[in-house]
Formats: sequence, C-alpha cells, structure tokens
Amino acid sequence: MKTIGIITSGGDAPGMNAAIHSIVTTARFHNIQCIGFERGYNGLIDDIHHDLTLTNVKHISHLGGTILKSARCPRMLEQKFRNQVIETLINNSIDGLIVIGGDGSFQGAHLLSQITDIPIIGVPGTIDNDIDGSDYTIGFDTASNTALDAIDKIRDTADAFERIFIIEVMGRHSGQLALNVGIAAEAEQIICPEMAIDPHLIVQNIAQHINSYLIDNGHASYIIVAAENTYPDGALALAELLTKQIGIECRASVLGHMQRGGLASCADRTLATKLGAFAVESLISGYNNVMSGQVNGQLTLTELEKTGLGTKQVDPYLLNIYTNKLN
Ligand SMILES: Nc1ncnc2c1ncn2[C@@H]1O[C@H](COP(=O)(O)OP(=O)(O)O)[C@@H](O)[C@H]1O
Ligand SMILES: O=P(O)(O)OC[C@H]1O[C@](O)(COP(=O)(O)O)[C@@H](O)[C@@H]1O
Repeated sequence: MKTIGIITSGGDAPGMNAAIHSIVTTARFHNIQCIGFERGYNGLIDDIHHDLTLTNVKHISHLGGTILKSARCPRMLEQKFRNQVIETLINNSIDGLIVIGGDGSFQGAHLLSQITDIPIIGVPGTIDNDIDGSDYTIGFDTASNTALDAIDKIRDTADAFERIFIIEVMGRHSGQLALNVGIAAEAEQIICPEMAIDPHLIVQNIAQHINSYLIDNGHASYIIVAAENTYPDGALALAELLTKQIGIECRASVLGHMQRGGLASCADRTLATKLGAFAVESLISGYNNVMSGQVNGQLTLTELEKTGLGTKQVDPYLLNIYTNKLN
C-alpha cells in the first residue's frame, strides 16, 4: 500500500481533525502517503484534492470542523457519479480509501466497494452517536459537553425566573444526545424517540408532569430536553402550544448547529486517534468494506453495510434511572 485517500463526509464532528492527524501520522510510520479529497464525496467526484503531509496535519487535533471540509453530496445516489469516484481513485493511484463520516457516508462507501477492488474503511464521525458497531462516535462527547454547557446556562435564568424551558438538542432520529445531556443536566423531563411516546400524547404528558411537579415543588425552574424530530413541529411549536392552548407559559431554545462546533474534547481526540490509526492498520492488513470502531474498550471492525441498521440502543440503565425519577 503506497497511497491512502481520505474524505470527511456528512455532518462534521469535533474530532474529525484528530482522526485525519492520526491517519496521516500512522500512514507515514508505514511509509504510506495520504491525499485528502475535499468536501466529502464531491472531492472524489470532481477530483479536488491535496497532499496531506505531516506538516499540514500538525496541531489540528483540537480544532472543530474539518480541514478537508465536509458536505452532503446527493450525486452519490447516482451510479454514474459513483463510477466517477472510482475513476478519480484510479487516476490518483489510491490504494485504499478512508471515509470519516456517519452511516449515510458508509452506505455510499459500501456502494463504492461493490464496483471496485480498492479497499475502503470507515471511521465513525458524527455528533449523533447513532452508528452500530461502535459504543461511541467521534464528536458525541464534545457535542454532549457543548449542549450541557448551554443547558446549565439556561438553568441559571430558568431558576431566576422560575420558568419552564424546552431545549431542543440535535441527534437526527436518535435520542443519544438528549438522554445523555438530559440526565447530566438533571432535566425534569426528557423527550426522545427511544421512549416511543405517541406525539399526540407528548403535550398531555408534559402538561401533567409540569402541573404535578409545581404542586410538589412550588415555583421552580423546569427544563425539558427534547431530541429534535420527536415532536413533529419542533420545540418552538411545542412551547407555543403549551403556552397558548394549555396555559403553561414556557420558552423554547433550539441549540442547533453550535452543538457541532468547538474544540474537540479529550475523549473525542483519543477516540479519533485510535480509530484513525486502526483504520490505516486494517487497510494494511487487507480489510475492506468495514468500519473501525470500539466496543467495550476493544477495537472492532463492522461491515459498513451493517453500521446503519439502527439497532443501537440508548443506555438502558440511564433510561431506567430517568424513568424511575419521573414516577
Ligand atoms: N444511500 C446512499 N447511497 C450513496 N451515497 C449515500 C447514501 N446515503 C448517503 N450517501 C452519501 O453520504 C453523504 C453523507 O450522508 P448523510 O446521511 O448526509 O450524513 P452522515 O454520513 O453523517 O450520516 C451523502 O450526502 C451522500 O453523498
Ligand atoms: O447541518 P444539516 O445539514 O442541517 O444537518 C443537521 C443534522 O446533522 C447532524 O448535526 C449530524 O448528522 P450526521 O452526522 O448524520 O450528518 C444531525 O444531528 C442533524 O439532524
């Protein structure tokens, strides 16, 4: 193996740069050079790339975002563009490709591996932690801390005003972030898809719980952490409904993309460093069409096709603690 190509694809996540750093330094140790393709799969389709040397990946591990840029690239859904990717790989003498991204990026990588012998390895980078085959994804820890910091600040003003807040966190269709930060912030209520609440009952449940909580505790702050896409029209609509129709005055705060930025935490940098190095070593060992992950502290390889099955559960012990507290 002489040359490895790298892309970052889909939602960027703090720690992606640490993964790039680790891939390039590990590859260098094995006398392999690295080429970075820019803006996710776009760089592979349009052949936009530059060399990744030890010098240009020096001191990047802490940085949020990705030095390779990222993007969503709908062209990858078409066979003709996937063929173009393979042409780019061949034209640049790429012997192995590493895709840092989420399950969508891995579906794309899996399709590529059906039309080429060039081996492809995935490295899980997404703040959502929704990928099967790794206990944690790169970016989840930083995003959890960023969201928690914001919620702690909202708690201050909520306490001062004895106010009710609905705080929406990201996660796409996963409640990993919501449950994690909701528990850590001692949220009075957490709403996430894994709780399988009928959306029509959400308002009723919330109102009931707020009323009984205020009876027991008098005037107090009350924070609801809600995973995005759980209540159909989002936190703002939910707050408006509670305020206008149920008569419970509350404020909504949608944390949004700030959860994707910022300096990567130590946990994300070390995870990225391990998974990046393991991806290179797996390529050298001849693996293909798999993702490098960590399960129960052990480095593992999972078929790319199986990383998006959606079987990953939120921590059942945490969920149970929360449910017990609610009752
Ligand atoms: N089913 C698919 N077939 C081919 N390419 C895909 C597929 N799903 C996603 N991709 C590629 O991966 C990119 C990132 O996927 P996306 O789901 O947006 O983010 P993530 O990888 O973070 O889950 C997409 O923009 C597209 O280029
Ligand atoms: O930045 P966009 O394109 O609006 O996407 C927002 C989505 O991206 C994420 O931040 C990250 O998701 P992915 O890692 O799967 O791309 C989700 O939490 C969120 O739903």
